[in-house]
Amino acid sequence: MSTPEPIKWKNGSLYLLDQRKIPFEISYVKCVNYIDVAEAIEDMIVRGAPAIGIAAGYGVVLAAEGGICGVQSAIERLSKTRPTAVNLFWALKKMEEATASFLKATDCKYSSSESVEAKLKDYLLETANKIHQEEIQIENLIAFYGQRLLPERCNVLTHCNAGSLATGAVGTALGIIKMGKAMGKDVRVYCDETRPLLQGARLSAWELWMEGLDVTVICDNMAAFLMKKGGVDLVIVGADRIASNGDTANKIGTYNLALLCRHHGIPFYVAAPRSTIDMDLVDGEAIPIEERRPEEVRSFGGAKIFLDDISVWNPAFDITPNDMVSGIITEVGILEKPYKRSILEAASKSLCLEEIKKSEESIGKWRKGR
Ligand SMILES: CSC[C@H]1O[C@H](OP(=O)(O)O)[C@H](O)[C@@H]1O
Repeated sequence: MSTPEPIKWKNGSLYLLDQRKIPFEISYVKCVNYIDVAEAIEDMIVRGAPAIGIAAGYGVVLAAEGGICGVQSAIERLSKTRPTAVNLFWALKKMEEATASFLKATDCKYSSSESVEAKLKDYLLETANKIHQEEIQIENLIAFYGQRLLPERCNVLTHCNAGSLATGAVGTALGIIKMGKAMGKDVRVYCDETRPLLQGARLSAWELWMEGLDVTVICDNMAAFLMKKGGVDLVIVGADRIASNGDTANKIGTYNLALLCRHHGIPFYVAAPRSTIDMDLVDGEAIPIEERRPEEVRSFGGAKIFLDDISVWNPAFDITPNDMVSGIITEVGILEKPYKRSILEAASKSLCLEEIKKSEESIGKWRKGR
């Protein structure tokens, strides 16, 4: 069995798998306008950095009937949904650029004729589909490069959900694990349950089980003891934003795992497409961290677990310093420490790793020669 598609465009509407209900119910929410999509992102009906970007792209398509003003309103509203995953802003920028090139090509300014709006919608749908389809190819490459890191027989610990449900493709961290199994490796997976919303227990464990993997759920506070007992050979997680020095934002609790890996001498890898690299940020300190509603922490599986009078702090992400990241697995290859700005810059421009290394060497020679 394979994981149901988290995002489907059908007959002019967007259908989003309601990930709040997985694994006990598989149902789709129909979005007929960009506000539906914005609210679905905020309510985490759709979640995961790449998936949020893909959904937002289709959200802009739904606004095209309103012409350029509709598109601009959609981009504005969608950009306010969740602040941490840079893929959202990367996708919205692609849609904005597509709108600008459409206007230039049709040489029309704010025309209200229906045919122009229909053409704009078709053009933007092509762009949104391209973002979605390219993610599939990108993640196959991430999986191809990443599975090389998996020993023939290994236990992998992962956190949150960086799988098909988070990306609309094979997945980043989970794509590597699935590819490793497909290539005959004996991979056993431990999933942190990932409080407070349990993406690990509810989504990753389900996704991996559906794909026939040997998966075990642990509470977040069990990872240290599992490592101490020799139960973890490597950790692979996803990312929501990677600063230009390799500092990485990912689901809250990821930094804990990186610290534990350092203590236990276990490799800690981040898997992410180049659209997750934010070259505008010098380091991770500048990455905006989403804080979510206290109710998410006050309850467990829908049942209240402590008084409303008690305060809550609910950051949805944390930052892992670059020196704790053993490697960043991307569609252009595995970036290794030290994460020089030039290397991430080249990667974010999606040069292949060989070209990146050659460009590094030539820059080095050029500098020596000056
Ligand atoms: C490849 S998805 C990246 C990332 O997104 C998830 O966060 P959320 O479930 O809040 O959208 C998690 O941090 C994943 O690792």
